[in-house]
Amino acid sequence: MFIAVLLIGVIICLYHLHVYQVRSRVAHIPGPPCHWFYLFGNAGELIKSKKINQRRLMLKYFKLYGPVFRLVIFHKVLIFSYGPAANRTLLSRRLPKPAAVFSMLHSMFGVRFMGRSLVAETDHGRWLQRRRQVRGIFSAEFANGSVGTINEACTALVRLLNREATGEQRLLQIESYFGKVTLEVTCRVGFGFTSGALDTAEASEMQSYVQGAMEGIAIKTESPFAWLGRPAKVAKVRRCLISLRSLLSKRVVSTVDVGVSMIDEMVNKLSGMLSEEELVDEAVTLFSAGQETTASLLSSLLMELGRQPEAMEKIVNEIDSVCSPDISSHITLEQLNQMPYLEAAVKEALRLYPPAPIVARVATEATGPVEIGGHLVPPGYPIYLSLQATHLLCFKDGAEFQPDRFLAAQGPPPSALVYGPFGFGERACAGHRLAMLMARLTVAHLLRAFQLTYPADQCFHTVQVGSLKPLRGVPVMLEMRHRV
Ligand code: HEM
Repeated sequence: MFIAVLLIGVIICLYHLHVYQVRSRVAHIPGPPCHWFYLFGNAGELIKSKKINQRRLMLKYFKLYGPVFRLVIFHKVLIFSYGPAANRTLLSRRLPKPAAVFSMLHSMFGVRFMGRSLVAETDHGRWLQRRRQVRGIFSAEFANGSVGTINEACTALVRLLNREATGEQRLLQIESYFGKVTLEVTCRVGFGFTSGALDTAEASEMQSYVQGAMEGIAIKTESPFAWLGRPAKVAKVRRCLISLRSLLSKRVVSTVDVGVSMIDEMVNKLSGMLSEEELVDEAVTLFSAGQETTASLLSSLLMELGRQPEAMEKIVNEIDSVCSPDISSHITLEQLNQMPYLEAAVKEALRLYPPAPIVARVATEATGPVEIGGHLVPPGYPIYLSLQATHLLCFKDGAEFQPDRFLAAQGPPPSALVYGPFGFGERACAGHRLAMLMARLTVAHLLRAFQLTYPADQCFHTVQVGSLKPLRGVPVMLEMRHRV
């Protein structure tokens, strides 16, 4: 008994010593004091802030401590940064993604998810080799070649909404319909098959796979113990990931020689370099990376327009002046390019509500410590760069929705060091062109067809469940604008 107690005492002392050492290496970086028991660190503030608003807490710390601050919880140190200096330092030095953070995307609850695909690869050399090979798939030419397919998905969306929502004065959650249209585009452009998601208002099985993956990420990022006590949710996440991988692995092995979709091109370019399992990793990434993020962007924009009647009117007038009122007609790339205000509104929604609001990098022994805002961050400590804080704090009237700031007439576009909803530097989003096209075309089709009425008690809060999106979705009433 005495030996057992002694052993536990020694383990506790050693753990304390380890925590002390880990924290003392970053003690020079400013951050809030620990009010609770030493080991808990800043856990108290974080737990409390969940109920209030984590975004507000982070902005408060940035205003208090400058472009870099640290939080500590047990032996974990979280270093947060924002702004052009952090951005330049973190991305210009080719720092890798931290394995400790990206292991979460590799596998979840014992099931492989994205593995070591483009998004999750932490070895810079391996990543660079692969990204060069697949450059063409993410080119402007490839994205522009998808306009016809995106148009077809958008007209199917309008048809479905017309069936579901008009005529009956009822609120409809448009968020889930955005999930459907982005799923359909991803399946057709990425994999060459239709998802069937736009045939019915019911959530399709494939939609549930993405939802499951997002819920898994949300549980994983909440806390190391969040999965405890949620066996049903964890089982659902596992089921979704297994089904998703099994569906996509069939598609990977049936790839045709002449590429008809992104996955064909990808498999053809990478099959000599990657194993079959790694090709499935890439397929899962292609399937998951763009759907939820683009659907969240659409939801955030439509939520914001609920309190921006002037911006809404400008967008609708622009659509009416460029497009045919025939709701089944396609909107061409040329027409889309004649709608700069619509594009500016999408960019402004991305600025205020970046769907992926934080990216992470880490200094290694090879790169040496990095300096941000006069503070040296030692190797091995993941550094989180807040895209959202950068967008909010580095723009004049940063919290205001002002699409005009992205119009050419207002001057040069914002510096790439302060505006980066698709990330910064060479590891920025590979699918940004496709995402922008999907978002602009979906909004153009939607607002050409329908007049939107928002409930008087509309909620404007956001939440991060996988991606950043409206807390209560976007309930709207739809009325057809033109007789069909
Ligand atoms: C509004 C929609 C989207 C947003 C906000 C978004 C955001 C991002 C961000 C911030 C990153 C960088 C992550 C980092 O630095 O750690 C990223 C990477 C990536 N995204 Fe997106 N994304 C969107 C849509 C898409 C789409 C549609 C696709 C695919 C068709 C896609 C595929 C990728 C890939 C493959 C990467 C990894 C790039 C690399 O490291 O080589 N994304 N995305």
